[in-house]
Amino acid sequence: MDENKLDKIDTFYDLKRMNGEDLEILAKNIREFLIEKVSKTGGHLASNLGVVELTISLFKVFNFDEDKIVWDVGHQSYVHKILTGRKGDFDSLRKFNGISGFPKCCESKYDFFNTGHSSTSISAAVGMARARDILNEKNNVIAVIGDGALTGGMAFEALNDVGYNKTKMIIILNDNTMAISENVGGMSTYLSKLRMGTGYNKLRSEINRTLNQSSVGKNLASSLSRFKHSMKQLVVPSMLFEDMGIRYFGPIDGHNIKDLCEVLCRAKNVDGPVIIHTITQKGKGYDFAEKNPCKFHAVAPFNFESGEGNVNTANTYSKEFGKKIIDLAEKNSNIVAITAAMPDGTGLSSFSEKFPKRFFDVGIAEEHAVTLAAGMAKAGLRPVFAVYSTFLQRAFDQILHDVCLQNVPVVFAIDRAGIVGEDGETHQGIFDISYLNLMPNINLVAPKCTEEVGIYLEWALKQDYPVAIRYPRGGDLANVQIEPIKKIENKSWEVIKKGEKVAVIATGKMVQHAIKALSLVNDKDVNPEVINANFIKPMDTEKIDDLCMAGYRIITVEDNIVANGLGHSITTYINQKHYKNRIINLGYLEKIVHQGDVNSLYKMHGLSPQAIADNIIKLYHEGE
Ligand SMILES: Cc1ncc(C[n+]2csc(CCOP(=O)(O)OP(=O)(O)O)c2C)c(N)n1
Ligand SMILES: CC(=O)[C@@H](O)[C@H](O)COP(=O)(O)O
Ligand SMILES: [Mg+2]
Repeated sequence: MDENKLDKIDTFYDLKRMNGEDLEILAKNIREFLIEKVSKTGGHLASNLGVVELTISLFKVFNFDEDKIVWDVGHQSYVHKILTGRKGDFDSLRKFNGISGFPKCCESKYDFFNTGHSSTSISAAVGMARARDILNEKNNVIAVIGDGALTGGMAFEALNDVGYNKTKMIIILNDNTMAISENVGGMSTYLSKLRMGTGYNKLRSEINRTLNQSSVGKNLASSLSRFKHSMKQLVVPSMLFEDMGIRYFGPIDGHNIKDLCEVLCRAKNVDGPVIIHTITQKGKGYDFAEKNPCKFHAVAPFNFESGEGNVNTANTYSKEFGKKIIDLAEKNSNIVAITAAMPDGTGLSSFSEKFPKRFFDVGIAEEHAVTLAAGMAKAGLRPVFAVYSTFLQRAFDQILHDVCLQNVPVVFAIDRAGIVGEDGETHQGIFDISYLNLMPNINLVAPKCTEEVGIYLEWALKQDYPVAIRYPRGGDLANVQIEPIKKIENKSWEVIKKGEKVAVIATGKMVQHAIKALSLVNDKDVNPEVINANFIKPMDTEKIDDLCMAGYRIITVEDNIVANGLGHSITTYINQKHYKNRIINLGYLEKIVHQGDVNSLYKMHGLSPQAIADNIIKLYHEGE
């Protein structure tokens, strides 16, 4: 028995030759490797610890030189990465130019489909299965989806299609009763009833084993198996998946490699869609993560022995939002809060404890959350939907069709607006200004510092039209003197510092970058004006007129793509009014901003204080 099995594994080919106890040792080694590496880099630990045996079994049974697998969300694909030749790259996990925390086709031929946003795996896998059938190929296609991701509407749309059309594919439902927090919803309740059906499965195996010992018994067993379905219907409350046309296998212990391999082999031979319901434990094998899977869902680097990370006492935009919404809800009983499976990340956990009846976690269902909010607002409530910028993209049509066109006063608290860093391109919140700019009626505002979140929230909840408040991940820049706005009187932009010749118009946290840029140009004989575009929509066109007529050269700064962003709106306005002022738009020119730490990304994309300072100096002296 070799205790260092993982050292001998470079790809899954080595695993194919292993059996029984060796595979258990491999699982143990992979867990130790994951805990050690993620404690240094940070990342999605708990979900990966939960799928170690499942991933090993998949590689044992299938041949991924031909077969294809899609990992839903993809945050649990680390074991897959280890077994497909990327073990040596784990020191670079989620770093710039390093391996991604999600499947990436550009990284390995074994990553068949990029994921990051939830509930896409079944649709993508059905697509691959249909392509296989039309192209007369023979490979297996597998989607691995968590119980949390199964709450997303797209997953149901795909199940509806695959069951009806009888497409041959395997869906593995990895049920650990958790999304990031405790999983919610009717489907989650249904899955727990299925889990209780384990007793039924055990009973059935016992009966079969006993009866198969004699020939009379064998006949009885075969008759019994014909009644299997009806018997199961009696014991297990209902067979939703089977009734939809999808064969259901389970529940299976997702940490038992032997059972998993057996069921995967059976599923391989079914000529139609199969769902294998595996029960796993999130955080398995690392005591701290087992006890607190939510904390270890996505972690910053931590101490491997104590399970503790650096305690971050700094205020964040999310914390500030969480505090302020409670204050406001205490005064106004019509205020309700909605989250799509992100109560902790958005800062709503305390609200949920304080106002359980006014808090709605709808699961990973951003589209539903938006229309739900619209319905609530129409019927007299003041809903606030707190959501990450990147996930709100899901609900483009609901924002337009159900909220903006009808001018319904829903408040969107858009967290993680701007780059988020290590999660990379699927999670950067750099599109919301651009897509909300298109929409009628909605106002879009951005606090320039954490302290201002509450001021805009309070203001938003007084308006009779939709308002979106966008703010970034984390907190304020260190060592930047910033004076929070006192009150929002009208929608005019805030002049942070009067100056001449060059005006920097920044929005949100970029105002802090602009202020820092001032300290970098202090001794350069320049005196720029700095303006806070707190209202991205509507813009303060009077201020733009004043600046243009006074001959200012303008630099716009936003943590968003340039296309259809704040800078583009200002440029369009200037062109329409036939002003001839010089203008530079700073923002993301490429629409893919890769993973990395945020400060390096700001530098790389020209949004660091230094980059703003360089542009100020350039424009100041232009034409001299
Ligand atoms: C559209 C969308 N909304 C929200 C998220 C954030 N998110 C990432 S993982 C996750 C929970 C997923 O739970 P589950 O599928 O059960 O996987 P587990 O972590 O339990 O393995 C959520 C809400 C996301 N990735 N995509
Ligand atoms: C996989 C996923 O979508 C989430 O786990 C996300 O990575 C969380 O991001 P935060 O760490 O910013 O809350
Ligand atoms: Mg789960």
